[in-house]
Amino acid sequence: MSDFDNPALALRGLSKKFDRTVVAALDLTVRRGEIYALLGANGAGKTTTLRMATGLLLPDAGSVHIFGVDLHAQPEAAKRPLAYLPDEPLLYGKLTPREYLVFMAGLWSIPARQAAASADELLALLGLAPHARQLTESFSRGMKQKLALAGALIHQPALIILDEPLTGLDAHAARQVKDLLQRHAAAGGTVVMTTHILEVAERLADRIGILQHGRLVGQGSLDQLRHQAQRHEASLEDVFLRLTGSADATA
Ligand SMILES: Nc1ncnc2c1ncn2[C@@H]1O[C@H](COP(=O)(O)OP(=O)(O)OP(=O)(O)O)[C@@H](O)[C@H]1O
Repeated sequence: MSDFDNPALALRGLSKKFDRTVVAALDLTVRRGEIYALLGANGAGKTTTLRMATGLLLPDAGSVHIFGVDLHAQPEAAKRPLAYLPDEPLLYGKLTPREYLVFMAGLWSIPARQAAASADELLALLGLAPHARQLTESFSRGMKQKLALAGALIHQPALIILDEPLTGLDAHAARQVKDLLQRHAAAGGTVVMTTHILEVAERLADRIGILQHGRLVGQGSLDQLRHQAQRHEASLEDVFLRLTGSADATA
């Protein structure tokens, strides 16, 4: 297999137990250039899966490969093309957004001039340019969330993994974030995200994985999921409810 054939993310037999099994021998493959949305009810194991996929949490068993590189055998090399946006990202309140982005770029050794240009472009795309001189401590939650996304994208990661990037954003901000993620994928980047917003998965994702009790109970395009659920005209909500059973089916 050549490097190019390796998927962006390959999880094999990934398992994690806390007081109960949260992720259960999960196999999941995300292809290069796709937007993959992971859905699941509260507690289904989405965040735990992402934390293991990014090396923040050690699995009890199983492997993670990022573009073919084993995350546990070669953590630095595996994480180089990766960015992770947690659901509650940390920012530096005493920096302006532009300073924050230039700082983040510096961590990736991006030359100063290129960093400044990328920072300005991202701030404009996310509607933050008018606030470029404000300290981020004065930002609203949504503005902070957008800035954190810009920080994750500043080094043009080949794979970006995002935990609930759209939760709490108003319609305008959500559109800016969706557009930016689509732009990233159109330029060849791979996007893996969790979301509770089914409309987001339906419109944005090339493939959707439905997680329940740490296992994939459905995966594919919306049409493929409809087929799996034997609901040919159904909405994603109907498919989700069908595949997860109704009792704990709030996404
Ligand atoms: N560090 C931890 N210690 C103990 N239990 C944990 C820990 N992290 C997660 N859990 C438990 O694992 C289960 C899955 O949590 P996880 O955050 O992965 O779910 P999720 O699908 O992301 O849920 P949500 O949609 O609510 O964010 C939950 O029952 C949670 O309480």
